[in-house]
Amino acid sequence: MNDQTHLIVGPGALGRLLALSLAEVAPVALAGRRTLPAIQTLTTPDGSRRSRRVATFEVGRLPSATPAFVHLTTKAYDAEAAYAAVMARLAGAPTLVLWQNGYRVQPDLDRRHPGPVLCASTTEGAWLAGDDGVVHAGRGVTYVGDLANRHSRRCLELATLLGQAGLAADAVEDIETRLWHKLAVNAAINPLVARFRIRNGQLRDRPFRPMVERVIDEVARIMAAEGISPPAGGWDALVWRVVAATAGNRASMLQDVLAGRPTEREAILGPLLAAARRHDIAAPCLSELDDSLLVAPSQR
Ligand SMILES: NC(=O)C1=CN([C@@H]2O[C@H](COP(=O)(O)OP(=O)(O)OC[C@H]3O[C@@H](n4cnc5c(N)ncnc54)[C@H](OP(=O)(O)O)[C@@H]3O)[C@@H](O)[C@H]2O)C=CC1
Ligand SMILES: CC(C)(CO)C(=O)C(=O)O
Repeated sequence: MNDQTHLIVGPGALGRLLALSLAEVAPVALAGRRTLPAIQTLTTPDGSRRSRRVATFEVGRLPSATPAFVHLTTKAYDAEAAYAAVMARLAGAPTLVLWQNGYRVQPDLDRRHPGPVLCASTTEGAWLAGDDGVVHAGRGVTYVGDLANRHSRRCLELATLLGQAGLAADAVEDIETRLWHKLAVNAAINPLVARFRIRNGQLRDRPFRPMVERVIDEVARIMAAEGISPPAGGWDALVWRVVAATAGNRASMLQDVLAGRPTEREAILGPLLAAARRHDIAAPCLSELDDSLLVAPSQR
């Protein structure tokens, strides 16, 4: 590892997609809670397979050299612990890139990290194929920005590198708005499909459609109170466009529930419910969905 390295912490679906893509254009190291095979295989969206050797570490055994970038690619609920473990090992203050969905990790780590903090919001789709592989299921776009627009050059540098690595990316000056827009989509889709164990496209049918519409109403009121500008065409159009584009998907939260894993409930519904409380806005649908996700997997 050296001062050019991209250290990726959280060797899951997104982390391995990032590692195997970036490894084509930059030095990369991958760090997790356990050792993974050094030879990793990426299956591309057109079905071709590409294997390559990647430097893999356990976080607790990382060398102390400061990498150029630390990409945090854990789930939101693991991000704090992973950040603390990694920073306990590294000297210096690398650029930190937060890839989590939701809006919980970003403001907290932006305050705490001594170096630049960038946020990435991506619509790439990836899933794991065992300990030594990842499937790049669908191409998307990644937006890179920092919350106070103090690191525009660093954002541009990263977006350019991601583009060279085959992952379409843009540096943007409104990353906070984009994160909230994605959060709105996730709040309207994920908890409902997880609760009723349906594919995204079924939300267009009864009895689910009116439920989505009620969630969108609550989200729109909360966003307006928070001063988050609506997407062009409005919240409804954004949500239904994503539902149509991902109709056959089992959303990430449904996959988590089916596998008995924790969900990203707190990172997605948490900021909305906190904002609703701050502005004294009733949010009965979001609260009920949040409660339904709190129930232990065996009781669902
Ligand atoms: N997958 C996708 O297509 C997309 C994902 N995202 C977002 O990206 C984030 C990551 O998602 P995804 O890759 O799917 O999640 P995964 O569950 O596949 O990967 C998370 C990884 O983080 C590791 N991890 C957890 N805690 C630590 C720790 N303390 N130190 C090091 N590694 C740790 C896990 O290791 P272990 O194996 O030990 O549990 C796992 O390998 C989420 O916020 C998700 O919403 C956004 C867009 C698309
Ligand atoms: C957009 C959506 C809902 C696609 O399934 C997603 O981001 C997820 O599954 O978390």
